[in-house]
Amino acid sequence: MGHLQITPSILNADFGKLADEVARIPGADWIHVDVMDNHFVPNLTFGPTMVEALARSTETPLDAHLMIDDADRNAPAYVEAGCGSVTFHVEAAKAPVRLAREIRAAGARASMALKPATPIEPYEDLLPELDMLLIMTVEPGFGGQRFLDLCLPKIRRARALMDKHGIETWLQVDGGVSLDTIERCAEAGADVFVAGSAVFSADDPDAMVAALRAKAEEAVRA
Ligand SMILES: O=C(CO)[C@@H](O)[C@H](O)COP(=O)(O)O
Ligand SMILES: [Fe+2]
Repeated sequence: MGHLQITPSILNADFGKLADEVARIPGADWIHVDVMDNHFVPNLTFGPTMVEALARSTETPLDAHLMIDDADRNAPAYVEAGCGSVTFHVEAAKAPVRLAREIRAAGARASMALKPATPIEPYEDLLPELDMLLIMTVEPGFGGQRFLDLCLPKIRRARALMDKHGIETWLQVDGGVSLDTIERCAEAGADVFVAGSAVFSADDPDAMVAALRAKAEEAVRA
């Protein structure tokens, strides 16, 4: 496993001053941008034009999490918009291998997400095509939801499959990650942690990023 990374989600930040919000978390490894289309999930956020403006406003790379239908057609626009990593949902992709290759060829890290009820096993052979696998630990759509412990065995199984294939694919968790839950995720084998409300509801968001990182590192060392 590489070093542990913290990628705060701006879903719970103030959308009226996103550039300022992102400037409050210089310790973040990535900025996680949740793109929602009101079809794949019952919530609507922003599209490539806004993501492109955000990418121009910060030195921190953007980690796009696309919760949108027809990922095959829509995902490449987020590489164009300047995202360093683009995650599509396997439930929304018709040809995930072709799409992952397209994202990589366009110059971004390719990542695939699984909803809580989507198993990892059918996708074992796809793992070498991916730079990162995202295992959702809430139903996608909203920030501030309760962490689903039932996803932990899937994180363990995914890590075991990556070890079996000897690949360096990052394993991201997203949803309900906080000081109370991050250790469980790290112990199970996650190495990239999305945290939205935990970071942006903190008085000092950058201190929370550091605290989350310390907890995860402690769990891995133990
Ligand atoms: O993708 C999503 C929700 O669909 C996440 O990125 C959330 O925005 C994370 O927020 P918290 O659960 O950490 O509050
Ligand atoms: Fe997300």
